[in-house]
Amino acid sequence: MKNPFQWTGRFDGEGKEHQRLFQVIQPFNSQTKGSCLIGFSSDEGVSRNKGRVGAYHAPDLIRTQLASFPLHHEITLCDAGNISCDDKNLEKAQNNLGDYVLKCLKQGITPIILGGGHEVAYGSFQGSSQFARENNKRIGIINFDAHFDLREDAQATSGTPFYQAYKLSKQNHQDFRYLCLGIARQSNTAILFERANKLNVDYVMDYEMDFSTISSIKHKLAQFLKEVDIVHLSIDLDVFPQSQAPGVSAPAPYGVDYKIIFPLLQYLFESGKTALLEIAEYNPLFDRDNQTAKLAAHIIYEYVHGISKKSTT
Ligand SMILES: N=CN[C@@H](CCC(=O)O)C(=O)O
Ligand SMILES: [Mn+2]
Ligand SMILES: [Mn+2]
Repeated sequence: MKNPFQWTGRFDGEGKEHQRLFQVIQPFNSQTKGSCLIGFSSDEGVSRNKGRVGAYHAPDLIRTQLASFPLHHEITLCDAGNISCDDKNLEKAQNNLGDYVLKCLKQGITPIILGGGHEVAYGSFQGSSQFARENNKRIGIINFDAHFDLREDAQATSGTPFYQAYKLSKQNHQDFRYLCLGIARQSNTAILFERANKLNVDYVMDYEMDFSTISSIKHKLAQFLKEVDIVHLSIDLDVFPQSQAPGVSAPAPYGVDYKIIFPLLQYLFESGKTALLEIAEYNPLFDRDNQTAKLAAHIIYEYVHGISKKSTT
């Protein structure tokens, strides 16, 4: 972990009524509870996947947007800093992230991971799946994404994390449960649909997600939640339309509106089963007026509030 982010923002006063997130966030320590930000500064996986690099710089820019959001009740949030992939050794960075995630989960902390390209997911899954294994819990991945990210490749990329998760699960005799929401037909080749079907991956297409289908999708989530004890929740920002999330490597011409996805996220947050949240693929080089970073920060803000509400009632 290096170069701790300097948390700062608009200061209106010390009282609780003025409080903003930057005023309460703490550095990580072994006594910490609540949730913990872990940055994963990497776009090595995007580069290997022939995408548009830039996600390396994402974690601190998402933090910048988060810093001045006001608090409406007490939250317990810490910041562990960034794990960086500086030497193109993505596998090492992913292992480090897995170790950190496992450490947090064992300490009763919810990791909130700021990618990085979607290669972040294989790092975090190494930790979350080990935690599930050690505690005899059933784990399931829910991924909001235009892509399956089930590519088979000789090396890890931003397009392979969930196939790697499948292989790791198989190796460890763990069930592989994967639900993907927001799949775009034009962004996935036929072999990826075939592989998804072969691996019993459940998915919802982008065009199937609108206001009229929210309750049936919630029903699908409820079924999935019944079959798992903990959810590894991944959000690839390219699931949103390019107009809402231009700052990604592979923007979506159609995409799923944030107003459709948000109630689904809230449903998952309120289930109490979301053990880990990660946000992937933010690329500031293509953002417009920080709107994609702000969207990412908003999801985290709502998650943190949800968790704290649960623990204080
Ligand atoms: N994480 C991104 N995965 C996508 C990228 C597609 C693209 O760059 O166009 C994938 O590999 O399919
Ligand atoms: Mn994607
Ligand atoms: Mn992805």
